[in-house]
Amino acid sequence: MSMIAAFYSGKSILITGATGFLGKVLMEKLFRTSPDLKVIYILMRPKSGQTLQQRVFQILNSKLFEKVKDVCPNVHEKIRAIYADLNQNDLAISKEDMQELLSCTNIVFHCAATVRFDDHLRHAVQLNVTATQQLLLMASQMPKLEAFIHISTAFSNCNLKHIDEVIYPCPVEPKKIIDSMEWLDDAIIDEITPKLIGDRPNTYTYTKALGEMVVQQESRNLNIAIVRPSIVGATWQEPFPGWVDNLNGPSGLIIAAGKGFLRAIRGTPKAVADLIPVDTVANLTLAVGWYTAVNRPKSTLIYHCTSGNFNPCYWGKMGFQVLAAFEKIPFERAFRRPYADFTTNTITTQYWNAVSHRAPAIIYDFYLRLTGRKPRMTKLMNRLLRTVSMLEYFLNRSWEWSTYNTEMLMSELSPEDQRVFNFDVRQLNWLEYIENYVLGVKKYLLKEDMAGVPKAKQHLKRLRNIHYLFNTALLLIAWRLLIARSQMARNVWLFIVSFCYKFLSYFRASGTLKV
Ligand SMILES: CCCCCCCCCCCCCCCCCCCCCCCC(=O)SCCNC(=O)CCNC(=O)[C@H](O)C(C)(C)COP(=O)(O)OP(=O)(O)OC[C@H]1O[C@@H](n2cnc3c(N)ncnc32)[C@H](O)[C@@H]1OP(=O)(O)O
Ligand SMILES: NC(=O)C1=CN([C@@H]2O[C@H](COP(=O)(O)OP(=O)(O)OC[C@H]3O[C@@H](n4cnc5c(N)ncnc54)[C@H](OP(=O)(O)O)[C@@H]3O)[C@@H](O)[C@H]2O)C=CC1
Repeated sequence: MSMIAAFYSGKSILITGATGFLGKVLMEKLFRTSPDLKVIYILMRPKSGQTLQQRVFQILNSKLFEKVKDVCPNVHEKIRAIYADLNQNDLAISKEDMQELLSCTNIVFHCAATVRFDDHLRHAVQLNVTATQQLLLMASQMPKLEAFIHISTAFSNCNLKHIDEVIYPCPVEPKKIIDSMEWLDDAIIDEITPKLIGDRPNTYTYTKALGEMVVQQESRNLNIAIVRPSIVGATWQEPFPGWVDNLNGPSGLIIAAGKGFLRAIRGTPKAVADLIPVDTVANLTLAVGWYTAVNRPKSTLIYHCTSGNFNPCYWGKMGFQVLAAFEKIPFERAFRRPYADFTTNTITTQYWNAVSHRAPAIIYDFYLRLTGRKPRMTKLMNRLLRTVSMLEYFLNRSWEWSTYNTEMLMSELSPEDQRVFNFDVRQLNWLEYIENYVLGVKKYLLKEDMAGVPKAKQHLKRLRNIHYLFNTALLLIAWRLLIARSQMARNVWLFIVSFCYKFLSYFRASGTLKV
């Protein structure tokens, strides 16, 4: 019997960010392994014209939750959607809901965040710092609370090379930052943002670091732990391999490469690609919840959920495996044949951006205009290049994360728990994982069927022939121009022609002699 699964039975659990990538997988696993849990409160907001109930309905009816319905047929009765907006200072939770949350909650998993790299500092602070502070305040008023688990990121201290399982202070106190966001106007915030984030690459990593400081400062006598995942990718094993539902991290780039838009990317092939499957993060988080509640460690423990020091994969190898997967699992209606390479310096990157990204987009838009359609490729390409430029920071560096607490936790689990809540990435086979990832991207993001693979392969063959034809035509035109302008080229051309002529004459003559 799994001790962790038994621990969550009968519990009232509060999850923020349950509609997000990690939140959904966490909730799915909880229901599947502890169907007897009492209730999961999810703090959520209406979105895209959908009410809370419609959003919950959509999640429960998704492929991800198929297995849950077998083990926990009354799952819909065990989810209590509570209106909350983390953008509001008081989280906008109604009095009655707040009362229920405060009096019933046993465990909190705080996953909600803005994960956009380019978010305005004011919004990022509100979501990743102030909302965390508010939740901690709520937690401090929960008499039945056994553990509060805060999800941060392994990159919150990406300005360091070696990162321990400790909280590193930022120069300016989070309280001062929160206060200043209230009275500074946007223009001034824009001006001071680069100074505040310092040597971090974006507002996301900076505000996640501030969020950790808030956790440390506001922990009072709470039983808190922090989980720091690296780059969260598709599921490895559970509930099935390859599930993914957003474009963050590698997923968007896999699409861009598979559709033939992305042909070169500034990245260091030998840098560690610290990807971690989302189900591994969910398993570790649930194990941390159990351990924190049962053992009540004296201080706030931080758990790195990373792959690099257990089972490193490198960007070069990963890129190669992604490209190999496209051979078996091509995407439909590709713009160009999938081929991409890592470039290591800015000049070659600019060259490839011009030749392999912008030029084909311009040519295609010209073709669209000629055929009376609206040009769109240049705009799309510019957006892609902007996205890529924001991810480059993470493709050109390696980090070392110490994992003492994570290893300690692994050793504390029973063999059954190590199996059911597996977070041992040493067992992960990258080749298999990447292939399932690409397949998952095709199925769940692009909504493409495997039945379309033969047609997709045919389309790629056509693109290859167009590519050869185009290159041959280009070569001939270039040569013709060169001959027209340079005596030397003309001499070379004459030499080649006369050499070929002599060669042919020789064969014709020797052929005649033989006869
Ligand atoms: C032999 C060698 C071969 C080489 C082969 C190469 C193969 C390629 C595959 C290899 C994989 C490489 C993967 C590298 C990934 C590195 C990721 C590093 C991430 C570090 C994470 C730190 C960990 C965390 O804690 S953060 C969580 C992760 N967060 C994110 O990833 C957020 C990133 N996204 C953003 O911040 C924004 O979306 C932004 C700024 C990128 C774009 O904002 P913008 O306002 O311009 O647009 P959006 O409205 O958001 O979207 C516009 C458009 O772009 C699509 N899109 C969004 N995100 C991505 C993305 N990550 N990749 C690609 N496309 C994306 C979005 O859907 C929109 O499309 P529309 O069609 O216009 O709707
Ligand atoms: N993805 C990754 O690569 C990594 C993620 N992490 C961390 O993991 C956690 C989960 O990330 P992930 O699942 O990928 O992120 P997602 O963007 O998929 O999910 C974010 C969640 O936060 C919720 N949220 C955002 N704004 C608000 C708001 N104003 N009010 C209420 N809820 C809100 C979203 O709700 P809604 O659906 O309404 O928008 C969503 O449920 C985050 O803390 C992130 O920092 C750490 C490392 C890597």
